[in-house]
Amino acid sequence: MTMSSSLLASTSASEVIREPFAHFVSKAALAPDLYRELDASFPTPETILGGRAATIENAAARLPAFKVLDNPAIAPLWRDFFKIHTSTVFWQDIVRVFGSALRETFPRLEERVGRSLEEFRIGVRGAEREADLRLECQFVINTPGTKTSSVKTPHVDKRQTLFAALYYFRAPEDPSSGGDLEFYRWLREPRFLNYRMILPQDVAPVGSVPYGPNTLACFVNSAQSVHGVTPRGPSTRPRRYINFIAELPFRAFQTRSMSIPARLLHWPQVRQISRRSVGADRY
Ligand SMILES: O=C(O)CCC(=O)C(=O)O
Ligand SMILES: [Fe+2]
Repeated sequence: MTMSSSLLASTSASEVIREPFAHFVSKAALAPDLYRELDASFPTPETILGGRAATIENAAARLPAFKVLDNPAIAPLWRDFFKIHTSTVFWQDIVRVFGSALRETFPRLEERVGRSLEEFRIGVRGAEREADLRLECQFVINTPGTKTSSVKTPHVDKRQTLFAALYYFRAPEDPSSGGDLEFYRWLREPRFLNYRMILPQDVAPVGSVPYGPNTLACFVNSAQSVHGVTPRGPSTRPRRYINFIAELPFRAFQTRSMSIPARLLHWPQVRQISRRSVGADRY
């Protein structure tokens, strides 16, 4: 099988949900036979870990596009998938579907770049070429664990990230519970720890996307785009997904940091915040 169009090829702008921030979810993102072939050739944890020790439980390990595109250890169908999703083909679909939400969220962006969204010059994240916007497509696993934990509590993605998507590849024989993506709304003026982590009591859940097979969740990233992963029970299998990122060379938005006294005041809640990662992945 080959792949010639992006995951958003048959999605229209009218399918975008605007509250609490622009997003789109599909529980049948690709045709079943194409999904099955991708599922069957998803790289092994050893390939994604690339020699790093998975000593941390339920932690993210990533294999980014620049290490995949010309990698003979990765199935050709997967390399096609990565090629499309780091190219203008995917960006044009993102603009067609999310263009009006992107313009509403970042009203001065096109002026700052000096080009309309459709004209942005696209590069692969981690490659050298000059670009207005870099696209990342990466394999991610969360390592198995013996205890219940959340791999990432409520946060927004990096301030350079305009758009992000997660495409879940839950194995049919994975019996673990949780690990769902949750969307939140702010209960107050946004305030952040370390630029993007959030106190659990500052936000309320508004909906979730199950960690399921062939399940895609996309969103425009801003200070409003609060999301996290629900606690996942003990597991013997990795949690598997593809992470897509559209990244600017500058910050698209600002995040107000919590003051040090407020941090001290909320210390017990600060301790509930987690962001588990294997090694020094840059993402
Ligand atoms: O693990 C997930 O499903 C989402 C992770 C996430 O939001 C992130 O890494 O920024
Ligand atoms: Fe995130």
